Amino acid sequence: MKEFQLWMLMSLPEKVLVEPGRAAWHDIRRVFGPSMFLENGEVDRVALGRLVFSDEQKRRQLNKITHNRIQRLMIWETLKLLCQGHQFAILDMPLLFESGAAVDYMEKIIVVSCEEDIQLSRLMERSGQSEDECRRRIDSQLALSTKRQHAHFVIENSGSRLETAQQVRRVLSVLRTNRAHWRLRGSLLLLVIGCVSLTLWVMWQRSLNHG
Ligand SMILES: CC(C)(COP(=O)(O)OP(=O)(O)OC[C@H]1O[C@@H](n2cnc3c(N)ncnc32)[C@H](O)[C@@H]1O)[C@@H](O)C(=O)NCCC(=O)NCCS
Ligand SMILES: Nc1ncnc2c1ncn2[C@@H]1O[C@H](COP(=O)(O)OP(=O)(O)OP(=O)(O)O)[C@@H](O)[C@H]1O
Repeated sequence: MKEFQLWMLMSLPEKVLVEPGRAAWHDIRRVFGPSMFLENGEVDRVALGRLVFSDEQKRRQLNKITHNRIQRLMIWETLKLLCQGHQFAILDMPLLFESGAAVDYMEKIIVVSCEEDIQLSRLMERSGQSEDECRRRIDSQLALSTKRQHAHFVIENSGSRLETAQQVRRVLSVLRTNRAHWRLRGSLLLLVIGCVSLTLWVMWQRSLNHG
């Protein structure tokens, strides 16, 4: 779905975070050991995935290392998009509900959903992993039926890609009528004016004292 790439910039942060040399990379190496790394220094996602989706304690440790960093990076990336003049950004956050804190800051929540057996078979096909492993990964997240209840929009993706694309287009056309970004821009402007005024006031006071 190349035509939607502009709005889907945000699925990248987690991959960026675990790049060799990053703070999260060092923490993962310290906590999980060198056996979770490939020869080229990258995180072995298959091995780490196997480990964390079969051991809840380990998954919590990984979440502790990554989640706050992912959220900080997403806030930063979103602000950058706002400054570049974009009306909205769509953040790809599979664990939005599970990690909790970010939910209240979302203007709208879109859940892409499909029937459970389709979800399982697509995951098995994509990952090449066994049914058991895929079930464990799915079970480590909230059920789609629960997520759907908390969504402003549900995109039903059990059918063809074309049908999904049509729904995405409909959601985008509704989002384009949303004016919430002006509120955010207004708050940012006030913040900048406040900072500049404070700096000028401090400089003025200093010059009076020195004079
Ligand atoms: C566990 C890792 C190594 C697995 O890598 P892999 O390439 O196999 O999967 P990928 O990153 O593409 O994620 C695929 C899906 O797995 C599920 N998933 C990933 N991490 C988690 C997690 N910590 N808890 C529950 N489900 C998860 C999500 O549905 C996600 O969309 C990787 O996902 C990772 O580093 N996760 C920690 C960061 C994180 O929590 N990411 C989730 C996005 S906020
Ligand atoms: N409508 C569709 N028809 C056929 N295959 C699809 C459809 N939608 C998704 N898929 C396939 O299902 C797999 C999972 O899709 P995708 O990676 O987009 O989902 P996701 O929710 O982002 O997954 P995850 O959160 O696990 O990364 C991919 O292999 C993708 O090609």
